[in-house]
Amino acid sequence: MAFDQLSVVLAGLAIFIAVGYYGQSTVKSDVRIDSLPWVGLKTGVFAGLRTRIGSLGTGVLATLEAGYRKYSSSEIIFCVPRFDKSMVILPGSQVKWIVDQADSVLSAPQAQRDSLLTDYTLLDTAMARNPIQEIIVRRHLTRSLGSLIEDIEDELAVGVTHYWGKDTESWTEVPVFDTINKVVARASNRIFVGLPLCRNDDYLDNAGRFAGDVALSGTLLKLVPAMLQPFVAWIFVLPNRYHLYKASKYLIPFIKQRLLDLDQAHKTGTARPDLNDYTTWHIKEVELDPVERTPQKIANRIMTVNFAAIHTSTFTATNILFDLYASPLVDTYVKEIREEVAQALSESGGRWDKNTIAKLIKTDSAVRESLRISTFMSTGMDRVVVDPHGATMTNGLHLPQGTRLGTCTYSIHHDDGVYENAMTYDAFRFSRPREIAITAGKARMEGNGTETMQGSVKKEELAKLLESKNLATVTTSDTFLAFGHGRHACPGRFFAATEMKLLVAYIVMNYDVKALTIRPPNSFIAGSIIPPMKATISVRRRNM
Ligand code: HEM
Repeated sequence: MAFDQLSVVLAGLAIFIAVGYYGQSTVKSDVRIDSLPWVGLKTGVFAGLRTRIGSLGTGVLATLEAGYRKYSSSEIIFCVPRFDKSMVILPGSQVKWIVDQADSVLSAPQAQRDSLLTDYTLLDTAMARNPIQEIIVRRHLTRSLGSLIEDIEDELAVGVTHYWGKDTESWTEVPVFDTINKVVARASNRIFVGLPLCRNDDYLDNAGRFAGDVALSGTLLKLVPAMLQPFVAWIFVLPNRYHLYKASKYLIPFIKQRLLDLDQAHKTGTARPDLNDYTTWHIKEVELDPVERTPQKIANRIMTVNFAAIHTSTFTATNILFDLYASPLVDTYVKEIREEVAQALSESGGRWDKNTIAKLIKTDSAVRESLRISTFMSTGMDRVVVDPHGATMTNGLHLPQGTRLGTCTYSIHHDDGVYENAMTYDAFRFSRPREIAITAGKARMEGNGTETMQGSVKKEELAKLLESKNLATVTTSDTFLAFGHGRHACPGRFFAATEMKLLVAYIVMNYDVKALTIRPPNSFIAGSIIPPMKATISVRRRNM
């Protein structure tokens, strides 16, 4: 039986069990705080079950938006139903409180495990409970980024050219999601496993499918009551296991060879600067850990990091392209981004490095603006109260252990009180203040090169400059939550932002894209916001 058919059967099975189990249950019992208002509750026959099923549909976003306008804007905390466990939604002003809580009080990892049942779906409880891959992304990937920029750029260039073609005469219709998914998978794996494996279609296909399996099996398995999950999970994760097995056929020999190469280099004292990728950092990190230092375990970790990277970056890149090319101001945006990239490259002698990327302020703004307006999560900052004594908020509200909470990322990003004309895509929203600050800074330095940073005027300028720096894509805040915020904010965002900017720069410099009259709509399913998967654009290689 094909895995698509298996998924349909499993969905049916899960819904059947769920109807039997949740048929009589109430939703309000999920949150043991009577004083809070609710949105999205249904009334009448099987109200609890219908409410839970409704939380899987397309109306969730409207429900959250209604709650945000009615309650969050007045600083009132409210509850929203979810299929497995309903959620307490805090207003944006309380994001700081979430960030300030210790992990022993509010747990992000627990929320992640609950949200995708990663103990089962990642096929090894250690993946999420001992997340070594996170440490490596946080520590090594970000630190090594400068030396990897040329590789990332090269892989994006080869990938886009491969999937979008070189025809400079006629227009080619390309499916955005599918092609960008492949380009992103290649570029990410250039950093995870290097050449030539990062261009092996069968490996990438299985890594991508595994990422999809984790999301799908996690969603379906959540329909099954928690006490039954340990018994039936193995059926739901069959596709995950199959795709891990298929990808491992490539990963295991590759990892074995890398272990040999590193052992050899260690014995002979030879430096191997060419071995600068995730796999090497990972092997070094687990050097003294015999349980982790096995090819299969390392392969699982590489698949887990693929899971974290591929869909998130594909969704983001797809949104960036649709937002940009469907904007009424696309001609101006593309012209100005082209000028910016050309200028930065001419100053670096055509070389891509950290400094060149730092000059792409407008490109960066287009990426951040898309992450703002087309965020793919309706809620964010998901946490679970894990302290047995619960957590007490500054307003005195007590959240018992087990309470699931978060905030309305989508609604905050679309609030006119937070962002002017919040519903409008404004590619240079974040670069304008940065440019003003930079121009003012330059003018001051040119006016008096000997000036020191003393005096109130200069302090104000410095403050503006610092404030404007906070508008870069990687900077999170309580009003920009695409990567979360605080110590659990996405550690891959430095890599992702670099990759997104290089991708936009490459496409804008090397392709003409026909402007779209309508932005193909995103769809909203069970709290996730999915970019258009089938929509196409017309591209033609620029004649340069
Ligand atoms: C544009 C692309 C991406 C987006 C929008 C994104 C978004 C997010 C978000 C919202 C979180 C949860 C933060 C929180 O709970 O506060 C997260 C966590 C995480 N992301 Fe990303 N991500 C992206 C790319 C990546 C990449 C490329 C990697 C790896 C190379 C990665 C690795 C991780 C990891 C390991 C975590 C867990 C961090 C923790 O719990 O401490 N992400 N990401």
